[in-house]
Amino acid sequence: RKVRHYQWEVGYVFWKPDCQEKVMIGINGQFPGPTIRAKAGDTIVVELKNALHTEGVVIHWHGIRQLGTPWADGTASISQCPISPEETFVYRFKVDKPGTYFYHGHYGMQRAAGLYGSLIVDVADGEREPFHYDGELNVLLSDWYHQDINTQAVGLSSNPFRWIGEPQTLLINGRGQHGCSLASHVLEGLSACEINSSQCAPVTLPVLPNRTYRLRIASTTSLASLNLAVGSHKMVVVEADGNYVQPFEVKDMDIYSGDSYSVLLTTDQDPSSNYWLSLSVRGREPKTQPALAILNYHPNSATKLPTAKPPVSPLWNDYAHSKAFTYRILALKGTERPPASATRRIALLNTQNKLNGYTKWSINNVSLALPSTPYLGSMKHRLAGAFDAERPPESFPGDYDVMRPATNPNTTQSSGVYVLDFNTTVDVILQNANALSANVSEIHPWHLHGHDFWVLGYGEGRFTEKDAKGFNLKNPPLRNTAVIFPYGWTALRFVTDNPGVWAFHCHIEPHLHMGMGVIFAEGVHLVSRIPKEAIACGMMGKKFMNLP
Ligand SMILES: O=C1O[C@H]([C@@H](O)CO)C(O)=C1O
Repeated sequence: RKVRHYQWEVGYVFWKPDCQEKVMIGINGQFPGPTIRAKAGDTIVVELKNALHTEGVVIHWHGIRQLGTPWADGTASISQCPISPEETFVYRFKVDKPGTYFYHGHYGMQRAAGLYGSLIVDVADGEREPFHYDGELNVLLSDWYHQDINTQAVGLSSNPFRWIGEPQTLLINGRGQHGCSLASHVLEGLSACEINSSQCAPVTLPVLPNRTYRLRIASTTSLASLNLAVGSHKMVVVEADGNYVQPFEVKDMDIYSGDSYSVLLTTDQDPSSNYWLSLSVRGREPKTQPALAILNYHPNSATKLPTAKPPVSPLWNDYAHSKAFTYRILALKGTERPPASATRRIALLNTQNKLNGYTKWSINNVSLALPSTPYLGSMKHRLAGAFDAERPPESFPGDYDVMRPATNPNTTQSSGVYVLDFNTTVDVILQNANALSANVSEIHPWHLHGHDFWVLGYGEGRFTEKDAKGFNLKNPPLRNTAVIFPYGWTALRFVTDNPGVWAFHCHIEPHLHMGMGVIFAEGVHLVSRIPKEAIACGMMGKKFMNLP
């Protein structure tokens, strides 16, 4: 059991992720940030210095439950105060469970500026993974906009609303190519890429023939849902969000923002050739070129381009294909099962709305507005008035028609919190609906902090009591991110066993910015010794100033 120390400086850097130079947020001068690699049971210590000149920063360790360290979850306004420029905050937390994770900014839209990297936890010494592999390849996925995040954020919070549109480029390990294709020799109508910067050089994944590789895949996209395929190769899915799943074979797979997976790929194809790894957009009309990387069979040159066309991805709106993949994700035998029943069920209706002319997303007609005083501090110290006292609604009107735009699109805004009794079982029904325009319902990947949840089921249309009878209590997968399909519902169960205040939100960056999230608080009175520097701002800052 080691303590692993990192000293990081977060700052703006000039970078060319897709060959066009822009300003991005980097760590220690690099993008993506450094990979954290540890063993289960280790303690990670990141001394984070904020070198952004005029804005705060925090980093969230996505998929790490922060058992006993809720102040290290890295969520501005929720678990801590933003770290001021020139200040250093020390994140210290345990990585208790092996798996594929990542980290990213969780203040404003900083993730979309490039503030992210991989976090990989190996099994503890003496332990073994429940599958075999000879080597590993890391595949961190993201999307990239040429417009800077401040302009994006201002557009989203303006009236008239300015939507960010589709990303310019998909990135693999922080690299992509814009306005050209690596496969122009086999695809018509696309110009060849002239790569003049190593920062946008094609990603090559070196492999030996007749071996099995573990691809560690994670998506930190701002908006895009993705489909990944490797030409001529099949993949066996073995891990999702740091939990083992019953292995199943696929030709291609969907990856939503906030998801992570491990897949096993066997290099059993003709070794005289290299192969494409292809990444394309789904769930939204694709206006972004697929990203390509090269699976490089030894001893071929890494620059030898595959002679085959890149694998063709399913149609962007082939939801049957997406659902078929998602429904196959089930827990590996021996995974902890959920409690047989829940003591509370919260039904959360996701709608797109208007608030005084501004475009928002709401949950049970409440659009999330974060307070200036982090909840963790104000709730622990019972500070009245730091956020809206009224509890958000437990459910939504029984006659709400999820298939049509709301008859009244007007919404409300609140910083209200769902307070959950400690050590109880809670069910959450995520209910999707029609957005503001007719015949539009979008995909939303929901991510829970501080927990894994069991995904008990998915369904079409409005959730009814009958649907609860069909919940999968036998082998539901444990995850921290779950998707709701257009016009559908998704049912989750978790146990409130981790004292803290936890965000639960759509992982699409602009949607969270527009209010698509809720706050769960559980056992906050049991949280002890919150480091002062985590919560000494807003009303808590004033309270500390008055202390003797
Ligand atoms: O939140 C969103 O806003 C736009 C559109 O609904 C309005 O322009 C879009 O596609 C979203 O996902």
